[in-house]
Amino acid sequence: MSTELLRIEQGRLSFAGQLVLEDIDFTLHKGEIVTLVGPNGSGKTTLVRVLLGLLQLDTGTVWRAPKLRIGYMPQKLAVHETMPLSVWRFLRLVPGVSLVQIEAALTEVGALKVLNSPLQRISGGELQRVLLARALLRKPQLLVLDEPVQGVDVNGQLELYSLIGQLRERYGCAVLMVSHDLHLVMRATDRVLCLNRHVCCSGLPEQVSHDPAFIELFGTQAAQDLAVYHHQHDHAHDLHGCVLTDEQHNHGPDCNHA
Ligand SMILES: Nc1ncnc2c1ncn2[C@@H]1O[C@H](COP(=O)(O)OP(=O)(O)OP(=O)(O)O)[C@@H](O)[C@H]1O
Repeated sequence: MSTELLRIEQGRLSFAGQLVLEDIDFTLHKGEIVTLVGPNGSGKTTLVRVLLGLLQLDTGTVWRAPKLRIGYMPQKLAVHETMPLSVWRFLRLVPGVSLVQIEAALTEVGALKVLNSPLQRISGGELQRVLLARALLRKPQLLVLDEPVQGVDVNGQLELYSLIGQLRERYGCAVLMVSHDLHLVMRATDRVLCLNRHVCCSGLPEQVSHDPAFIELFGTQAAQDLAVYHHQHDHAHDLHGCVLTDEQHNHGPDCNHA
């Protein structure tokens, strides 16, 4: 049985004649955590929106596993200041959810106390947790998180990344996230995809940290941050970061070795 959830091949996209994505090849597998990194404007959010089917490629193909359930946590949420919307009313907008499920999801992300608060009045960190709860209410096979810890203080960031790892273990879902926090996020990721319009490099955090393309983009300090963390696995990866089910190494689209 295939473990593939998402695949993009030879993805290319322009906005008003400006090339934003080119030659994008990437496959996401069940249960893995992949982090997209890259400078501002390098196409990370655009790639996420393409993978979610919210934007169409100019050329290339996107494939999603049939009936794939995706929980998406966007980078921004635009709610008008004057709109009377409590957290629980906001979460009730997810089709078919009950109050009990909403309470359970908020408990899971540590934000039950804001259940009845106005959405516009909760703190940045609380809002991130509420958005994560909303993504979980979809019972996702894939969580897509666009800068999940923005506006969250450092302790809160550590907690959120750790929570994301726990959610993967508990639900067996894959996680695709965009992040600028190389220092923190690398503890929580299996594979890094470094994007700058095209895929500059990809692989395990340790491998990417030594890649000249990564060092050129982010500098040596970022490379050290990335290399610092070694997380524990109960499984092995191949050179692309894919989980190995046997001793065989299978060449993939990101392969740049013999
Ligand atoms: N709908 C759009 N119309 C025109 N240009 C767009 C549109 N969406 C994104 N862009 C441009 O595409 C480029 C990539 O944007 P994108 O938001 O994907 O970058 P990003 O890597 O997510 O950046 P950041 O790290 O700052 O969030 C940018 O130059 C942006 O201005």
